[in-house]
Amino acid sequence: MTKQEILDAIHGKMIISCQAIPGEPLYLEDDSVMYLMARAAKRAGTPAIRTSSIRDVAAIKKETGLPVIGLVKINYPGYDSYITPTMKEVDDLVAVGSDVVALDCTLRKRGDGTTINEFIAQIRQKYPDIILMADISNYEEGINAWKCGVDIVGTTMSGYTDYTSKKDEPDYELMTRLAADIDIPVIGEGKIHYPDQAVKALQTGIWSIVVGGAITRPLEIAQRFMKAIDEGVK
Ligand SMILES: CC(=O)N[C@H](C=O)[C@@H](O)[C@H](O)[C@H](O)COP(=O)(O)O
Repeated sequence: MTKQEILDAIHGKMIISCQAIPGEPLYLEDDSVMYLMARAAKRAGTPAIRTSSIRDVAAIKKETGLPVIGLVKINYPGYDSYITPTMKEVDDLVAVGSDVVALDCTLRKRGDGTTINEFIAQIRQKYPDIILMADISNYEEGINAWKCGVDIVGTTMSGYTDYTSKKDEPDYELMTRLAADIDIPVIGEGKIHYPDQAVKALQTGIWSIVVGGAITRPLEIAQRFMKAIDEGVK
């Protein structure tokens, strides 16, 4: 699919994130079940899947035929960012055919001493035509990524940097401001736990949303029930 076809397909819709990393109940060392989550997501009507790891990008593309937003979560010494932090992960995602490459575009420390602006420029030089999604945590980072020439800005990291507020709900204000001020698609992502929040997020004027754990992380879903019951029965 072309960039425009992918953007048109996700417009006004919910992308479902299917992810499990080591330590999570659905993570298997030698195999992956995320393609089954993606099967369910496709049946529900999602136009695209977001996933982490090379093996899951490959398996989910094969299973669903849907466009995939791929990322690789990896921790390197000296890097605060862990979503596609270096060119190695970009190379691997391009090689496996990830339709969109998502990367951390916060302004935090990068272990190789480059700024995020330099890293984006290096990616653009090597792969002029790939579709880049910038995962940012605040307005300044969203504007910066847009000016650096990414294709999509996502609010993914809001609440996950030590300078953003840790509320357990979507960052509607960030979505509203970015949607108003930049002329590329903004994806609202992070802490959309309930259908009414998904609707409210889309009403901020953003292009699309990503919902992950509320659909594809059974431990998170079960804990939400447990907490509500504990608090309600007190
Ligand atoms: C902060 C971070 O590492 N976020 C990751 C990014 O891909 C995923 O773990 C999230 O599940 C995804 O952003 C969707 O968010 P939520 O699961 O809240 O719907």
